[in-house]
Amino acid sequence: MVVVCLLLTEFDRYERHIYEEMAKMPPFQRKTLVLIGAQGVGRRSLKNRLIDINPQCFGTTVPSGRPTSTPN
Ligand SMILES: Nc1ncnc2c1ncn2[C@@H]1O[C@H](COP(=O)(O)OP(=O)(O)OP(=O)(O)O)[C@@H](O)[C@H]1O
Repeated sequence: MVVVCLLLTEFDRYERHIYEEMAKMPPFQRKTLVLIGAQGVGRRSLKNRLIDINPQCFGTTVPSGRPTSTPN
């Protein structure tokens, strides 16, 4: 019983780090393109290239809770 209590205490200490709060979002108006690949394979370069050549068609996500970036 003591072991179980100790384990639960340890679990409680880390509980807030094992999940991320989710919220229901309205449907996206645009189609979503997901770029998947190993680290350093060139996802960011491809994403930036797509946005550069056709900004009307491609955009990127803005992390929630952070201020929007201003154009350079
Ligand atoms: N088509 C390509 N040919 C050669 N090198 C490339 C190509 N695309 C990207 N690179 C180079 O590969 C490196 C990693 O590119 P990039 O940062 O776009 O990859 P990433 O998958 O987004 O990486 P990370 O996972 O670190 O964010 C950069 O130095 C970039 O210049």
